[in-house]
Amino acid sequence: MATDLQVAVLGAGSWGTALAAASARNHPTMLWARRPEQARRIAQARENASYLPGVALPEALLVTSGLDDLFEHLRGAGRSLMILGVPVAGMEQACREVAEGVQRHGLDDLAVVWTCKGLDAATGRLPHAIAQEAFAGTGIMAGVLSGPSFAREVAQGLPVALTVASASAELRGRVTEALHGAAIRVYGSEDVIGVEVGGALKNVMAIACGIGDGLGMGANARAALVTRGLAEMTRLGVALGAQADTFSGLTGLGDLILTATGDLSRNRHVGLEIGRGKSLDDILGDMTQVAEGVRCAPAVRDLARRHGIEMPITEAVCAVLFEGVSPAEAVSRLMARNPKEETAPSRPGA
Ligand SMILES: NC(=O)C1=CN([C@@H]2O[C@H](COP(=O)(O)OP(=O)(O)OC[C@H]3O[C@@H](n4cnc5c(N)ncnc54)[C@H](O)[C@@H]3O)[C@@H](O)[C@H]2O)C=CC1
Ligand SMILES: O=C(CO)COP(=O)(O)O
Repeated sequence: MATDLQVAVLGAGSWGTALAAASARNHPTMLWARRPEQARRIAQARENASYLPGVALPEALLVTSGLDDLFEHLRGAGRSLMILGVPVAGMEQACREVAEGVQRHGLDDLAVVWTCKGLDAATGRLPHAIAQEAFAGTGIMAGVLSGPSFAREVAQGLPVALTVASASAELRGRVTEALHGAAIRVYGSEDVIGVEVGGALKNVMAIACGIGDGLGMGANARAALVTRGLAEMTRLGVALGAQADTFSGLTGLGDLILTATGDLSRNRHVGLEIGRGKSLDDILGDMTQVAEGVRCAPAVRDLARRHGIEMPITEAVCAVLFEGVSPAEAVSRLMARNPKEETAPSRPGA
């Protein structure tokens, strides 16, 4: 392999594994799984049977459960890239482990990109704020990778377009070099906040669309939820410092369309089952993979309230998931809202 870029992927769930497989086709790549048994099984079978059953992983992909192996893999590389494949709940711990590993192994030029789509459930912080705190003083370059991308399709080599956002052009270049190729297009952006808000909120909107479809509300209702959902995403994003244009791109509208309408979506699945009358506990109990929108919805609602931003669809999703409001009642409440101009500002006094 004629490359001086070496790649490490922390987290062997469906997305971490899919990205590791894509990177391993062009660059020396090591995937870290938390459980030794899981790492052994992936390495032997060349398949991640728990998360991506039936998808063959490249022979060149290295697999470990030793965090130090991951840093040793990167040490001595001309340029190095770490991809975090953990959900937002694991972001703080992962960033701390990376910061400690960088110091322990004397890495001085690491780029780290996270892929989680959500907000910290307790504080409402976006992932970049979690990373900023953990990476302070380490010299690590940081950024986010997002966009409409079901892991299974990417792992199968089907075409996809992603966006990497970072203030660091060097990081954007490394991520592009690691993944851009025959089946993956990588676009760059400097709007970290916009990309993160889009990724987090599209999951909440996908739950809403799933609920609507589960209730049999029809295609008109789905289109209305996608469009008004995008308006909510954009309003909150702009209030937090994002560029409005980002929300009509891959990480906004693109990912919203995919997740709200694609049957591979875990968030849409949660909504569908709720709409069909199943309880949230039963739905989550049957799932082995994360549906980020569930924990994210109340954090988004609280953040929006703090900023005085109206987010009726998010409020409705929270009411159905956590306040015992029936899906039908939540729809009635949404429909009973006062008429307004489509592009009217939704912040008191704005
Ligand atoms: N699966 C997909 O199609 C895509 C997922 N994403 C995002 O990537 C992130 C990861 O998602 P998936 O790989 O799909 O999830 P997953 O449920 O398939 O796997 C999550 C992985 O993280 C580990 N993990 C779970 N909780 C953790 C915690 N608290 N601390 C540390 N590690 C933990 C699990 O052991 C597992 O290896 C999510 O934020 C998701 O929204 C982004 C794009 C596509
Ligand atoms: O983020 C995703 C697609 O871009 C995956 O969506 P789900 O988490 O709903 O499966």
